[in-house]
Amino acid sequence: MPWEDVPELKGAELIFDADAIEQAYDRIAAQITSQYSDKRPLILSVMIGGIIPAGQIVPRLDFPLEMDYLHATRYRNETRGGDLVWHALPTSSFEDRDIIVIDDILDEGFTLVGIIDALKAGGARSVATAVLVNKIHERKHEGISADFFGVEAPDRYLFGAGMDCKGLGRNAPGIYAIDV
Ligand SMILES: O=P(O)(O)OC[C@H]1O[C@H](OP(=O)(O)OP(=O)(O)O)[C@H](O)[C@@H]1O
Ligand SMILES: Nc1nc2[nH]cnc2c(=O)[nH]1
Repeated sequence: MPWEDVPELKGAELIFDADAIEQAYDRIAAQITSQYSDKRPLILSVMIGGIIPAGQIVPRLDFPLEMDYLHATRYRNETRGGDLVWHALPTSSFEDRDIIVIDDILDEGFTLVGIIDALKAGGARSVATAVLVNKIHERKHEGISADFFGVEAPDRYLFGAGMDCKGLGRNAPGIYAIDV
C-alpha cells in the first residue's frame, strides 16, 4: 500500500524520494570519510530514529571505527518536543574519543544539544553531528548546527528514513511531509 494511503498517514506528500535519500547518504559518508578516516571515531546512533541513517551511512565508511548507541528522546510519539529523557547512555568509554553522533533529523536541536553536552561532560575529545535532515526554521536552539547533513527540509512534520508519524513510517525509504 502506498504510504499516502495508510489511514493514519492520509495527506502525506513525498518530498524526497528514495534515490534522493541514497544520494544524501553518499554525500554524508564522503564528507565523514574525508575528515575521519585516520581518527578511529566512535560513532553513536541515536535511538530510535537514528538507527536507519546510521545503518546506511556506517557501511559506506571504509575505515576503522567503533560503533555504539544511545537512546534519548523528547517527542515520544508526539509531534511537539518536550524535555529530553534519557533511556540509555553508550556503554563505551568516550573519554578522549572523537565522536560522531548520527541522527535522522535536526529540528529545534534540543536533542543534539543535550547529547553533545553529556558526551563532552564525559570527556569526549570532539563531538560532531551527522543528520539526514536539517529542518529549516528560526526556532533552533542557540549554537546548534549539524556538521554533516543530507538534505534541508521545510518546516513541516516529516516521516520516513527513520522518522515516525504516530509510530508508523520509519521504514519508508523516502521522506514525506504531513500536516498534523
Ligand atoms: O532537534 P529536535 O527538535 O530536538 O528533534 C530531533 C529529535 O526528534 C526525534 O527523536 P524523538 O524524540 O522523536 O525520538 P525517536 O527517535 O524515538 O523518534 C529525532 O529522531 C531527533 O532525535
Ligand atoms: N518524525 C519526526 N520526528 C521529529 N523530531 C523532530 N522533528 C521531527 C519531525 O519532523 N518528524
